[in-house]
Amino acid sequence: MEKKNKAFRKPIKVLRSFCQRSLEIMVGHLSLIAIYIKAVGTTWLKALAFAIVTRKKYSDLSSHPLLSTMPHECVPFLEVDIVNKKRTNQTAEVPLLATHIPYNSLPKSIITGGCKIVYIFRDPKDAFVSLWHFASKVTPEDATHTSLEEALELFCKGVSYYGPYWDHVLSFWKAGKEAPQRVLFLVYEEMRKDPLPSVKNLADFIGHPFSAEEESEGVLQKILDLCSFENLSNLDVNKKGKHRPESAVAIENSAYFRKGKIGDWRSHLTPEMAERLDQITREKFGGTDMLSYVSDANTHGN
Ligand SMILES: Nc1ncnc2c1ncn2[C@@H]1O[C@H](COP(=O)(O)OS(=O)(=O)O)[C@@H](OP(=O)(O)O)[C@H]1O
Repeated sequence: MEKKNKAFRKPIKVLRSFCQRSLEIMVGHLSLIAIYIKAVGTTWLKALAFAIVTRKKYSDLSSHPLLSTMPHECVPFLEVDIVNKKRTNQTAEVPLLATHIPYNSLPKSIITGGCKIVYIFRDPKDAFVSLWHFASKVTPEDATHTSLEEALELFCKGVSYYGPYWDHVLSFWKAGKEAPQRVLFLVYEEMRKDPLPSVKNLADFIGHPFSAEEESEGVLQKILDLCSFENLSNLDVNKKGKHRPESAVAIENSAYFRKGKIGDWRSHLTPEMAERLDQITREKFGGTDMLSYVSDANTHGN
């Protein structure tokens, strides 16, 4: 028996190293869009990255896939779509994947294999409010709905699928500071105010820079318009369609497009609730440049 095991060991070792090598070759040309669970601008970032890398193929914007396919169908999630083997050939044509996994738990090959990582961050108050609306919308009618107060309690305690929001953000922020050539850190609020510089930066970072000719022909601006909240949220596919329609947890596409507004938390959170979130933000993000993007976090408290 022992002899037999030994005979098998060598081919298994060769196979394992072959798989590891193939994965590394694959991740070398991949860009990974990394996000917390929800509510930070993933749908927008997926649309932009997809439109950037496929712009030569879909130069005729009148028949662009984003007009008839919701962005989450264009860029699969590693731990949902790829693990379920629904889109294994996606990476050859569109070298983009998305993930919710925190930086320190990413597969080693992603960290060491030359994969570019793009992270998007949003003010925790708006992220929380957006997340709560999304969760309320996708909770079945007959299930118990979580109140805003209960949800805040859980969010502040870090009780969520991929861990506390602040720690998730910090893991990628630190990685970006250590290796800016590998991790790009985007800010939803900055992009909402003026998307052009961030989107140009995104295209450079993922290896699909806009040429001067493309810029003068307005290609970048056309992509911004195509992926804008106003355009995407008004498309039939995003008003009436469903995401993963074949699955038991099919979600209305409209749930991914609510207001897209900076500071909408002011209409939902009491000053005490906002201060509770800001206090954690100050504790966790103190000494980082992220604090400057969080409205009021610097002005409340001490
Ligand atoms: N194109 C575009 N531009 C700007 N903002 C957009 C866009 N698409 C979606 N949104 C807003 O992003 C919020 C949803 O975040 P996510 O896309 O990360 O959610 S999800 O993970 O896909 O569920 C959610 O924010 P709130 O409106 O504040 O809830 C969406 O409205």
